[in-house]
Amino acid sequence: MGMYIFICGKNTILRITLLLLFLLVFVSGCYNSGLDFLTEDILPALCPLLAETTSIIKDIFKSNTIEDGPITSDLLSECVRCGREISRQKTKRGNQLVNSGITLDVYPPGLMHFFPPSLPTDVKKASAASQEILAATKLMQMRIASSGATPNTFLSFLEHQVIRIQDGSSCKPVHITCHNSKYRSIDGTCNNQRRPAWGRSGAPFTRIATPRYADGIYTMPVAKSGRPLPNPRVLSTQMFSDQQIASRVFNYMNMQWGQFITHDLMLQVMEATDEGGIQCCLGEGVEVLHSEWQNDNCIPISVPEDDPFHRYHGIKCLNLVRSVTTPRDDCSLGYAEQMNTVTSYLDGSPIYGSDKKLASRLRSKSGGRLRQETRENCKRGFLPSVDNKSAVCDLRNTTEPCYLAGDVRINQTPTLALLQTLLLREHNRVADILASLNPLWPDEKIYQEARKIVIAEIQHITYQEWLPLNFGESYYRYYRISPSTLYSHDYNEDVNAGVINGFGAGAFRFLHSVIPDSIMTCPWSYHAAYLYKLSDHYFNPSLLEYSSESFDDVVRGIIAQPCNEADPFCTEEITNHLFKSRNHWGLDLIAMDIQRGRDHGIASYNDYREICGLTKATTFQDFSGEISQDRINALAQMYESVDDVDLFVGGAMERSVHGSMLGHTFQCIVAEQFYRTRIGDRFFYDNAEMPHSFTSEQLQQIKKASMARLICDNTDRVYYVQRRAFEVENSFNPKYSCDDYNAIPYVDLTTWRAPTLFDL
Ligand code: HEM
Ligand SMILES: [Ca+2]
Repeated sequence: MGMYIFICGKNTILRITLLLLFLLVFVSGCYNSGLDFLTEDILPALCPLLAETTSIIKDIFKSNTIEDGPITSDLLSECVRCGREISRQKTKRGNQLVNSGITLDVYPPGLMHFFPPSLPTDVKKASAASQEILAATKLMQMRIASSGATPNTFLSFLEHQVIRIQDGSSCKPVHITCHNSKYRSIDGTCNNQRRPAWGRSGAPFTRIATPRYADGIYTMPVAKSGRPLPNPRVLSTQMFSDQQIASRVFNYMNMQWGQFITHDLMLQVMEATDEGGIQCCLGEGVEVLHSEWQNDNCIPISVPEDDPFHRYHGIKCLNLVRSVTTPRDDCSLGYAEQMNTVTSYLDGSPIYGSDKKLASRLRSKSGGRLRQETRENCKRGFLPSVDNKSAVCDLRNTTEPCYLAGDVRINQTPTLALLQTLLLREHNRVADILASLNPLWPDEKIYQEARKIVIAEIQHITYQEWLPLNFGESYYRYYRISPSTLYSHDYNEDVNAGVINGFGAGAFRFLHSVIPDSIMTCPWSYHAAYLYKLSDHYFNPSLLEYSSESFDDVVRGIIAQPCNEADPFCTEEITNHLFKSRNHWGLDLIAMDIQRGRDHGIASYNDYREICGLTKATTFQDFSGEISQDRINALAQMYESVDDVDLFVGGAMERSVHGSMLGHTFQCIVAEQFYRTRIGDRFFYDNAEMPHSFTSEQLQQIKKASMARLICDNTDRVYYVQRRAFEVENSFNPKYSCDDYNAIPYVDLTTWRAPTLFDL
């Protein structure tokens, strides 16, 4: 027997058997993303032993070990076994939903490509293990709460007492053996020799604040009152409207470098089922799916009836899915941590890859070079093509380019692909020079040395050029960089260079506000400029290859074009048209930033104020030292309590501190991150007295690297660049000829000539 349900848009007809419907109704009442479903009613079915445990747990703090306290190993293993069962049921249900027709197929390619259709095996395994542990934590919390203690009692207990899961779980504690290598590993392991798992791809994001999950473990946060937090789409339209104010200083390349280093430091991925990507909306977004048909990982953004934009398109739901979580390295019980699927070190991972298999695919295996493709009438190479173009790009036909690089986001915008192409060319340029200086060096040696040089250049440009420009010269001292000395001695193996969750799912995303609405191109003659709307070019980098001149035209354009001011105004290209493809509407990046912060349990703005040395507010007026009156009023209108304000929203409202584009709270988080990224990296380029350190002659050369030189050396016909290439051209920052090595110094690699034949 079957039943038909009509889902609007794209002639989608869902055929769901009554049996399945029954199952969904039964199960979905139980399964919500936060495990709230674990009511006593269903426990007996899934976990008989646990449900029968009725002994009253009086004072868990009296126990020092699992064995001598009320948390017996029997209770633990039952929670683990049951948590595993629950996690399996969730997976099964997710697959069934997709098989019954709740898929992403209704979307145009741009939107579809954003939601992963599947997860790599290791990510999937870690996610499943982490879901088991979260369910086990929740079960134990419930057992303890049933004895009269508050849910927080157990969580504070966990802060003092580590409960590790040993048997019966799919989680295996991370053990990594290191071999002494002169070079960074591809996956970031063994950078820290005492804690080899720190900063690796697949590591959990780190935290500097206790998360604000509603249940302390994994459920989406709610307001202090218990009511829902303000709708992220409403916050986006009300507080981040489109009023483009062009920067008078920074150019588009400055924004582009920011996105590139973001991609180097982090990638959070959304959950998927074994059968395909997760759809949380009805049809193309006409409604939020009824909870009975929602995957447990759904966190769709609902759009109100009176939305200033979507009401004209009948859109009431923007799809969004929870990020993959991962167990702690020791498999201990506790709240959810999200997974960073790339290396946290600033190590060129978007160019080289974050896993060995991809890294190897990207190499040409000769002369230390990376694979590149040639194009007629272009001297320099282009990124290699991806195998299955239509699976990752939004092309009109397959003759259009779609690239492969070390990072999956490579085709997101043409300008991201452009910057990565410049860096690919830089690697091959350096490799060729090294090969000619050292004709006996094998491929591996040239690859590793060229990679080391390119990473050093990226670190130098980021720390000496980009960070001080954007966040103020006084921040030199925070990053512990001294422009006047050659080496530094700051490496500290107690510092974890892992990415702080509040940085990735909060502070650094504020720079989404600087994204301009278009990409400018500028021909060789400089006689004209053309503007291309960003939203017409998501997932399609062909703008770089319209003709053999195009690549250089875009370079000239984006170093001339200003980006937007860092302020709470954002272009509709990202708030209404993100990844829109052939549709008239798209996703909302700002609403997504807010929802993502909640998904990751990012502590509130008020908590971060306190961490960053400001007074914790008790009234909205207490924000007045950092936030202007009209913005305080707007916050007070949107939020019930000062403690409810999301980090992303509160931080964005702050006035910027002197010399920086950020307010006090974001500045503090960003400074802390870049401090850790530098101090916690054993291979940081200017570290002294390490077996792998550059010689002083080499380091002197590396320190000549600049954005301007990177452009000069890796374009065919860009002959003039302003010396400070992250800033627009003006009388204080005029263009210089690339041949003028005084104005735009050249990194001379002759000191890499090996002194003896034996130094291979
Ligand atoms: C055209 C330019 C850009 C576009 C289209 C874009 C788009 C996106 C998208 C779609 C996400 C994932 C959202 C989610 O699922 O939660 C994201 C994440 C992020 N973006 Fe951007 N972005 C751009 C530029 C930037 C810039 C300039 C910065 C900072 C300098 C930045 C910082 C971040 C950060 C920190 C994340 C979180 C990354 C992660 O953990 O995976 N983005 N961006
Ligand atoms: Ca990295």
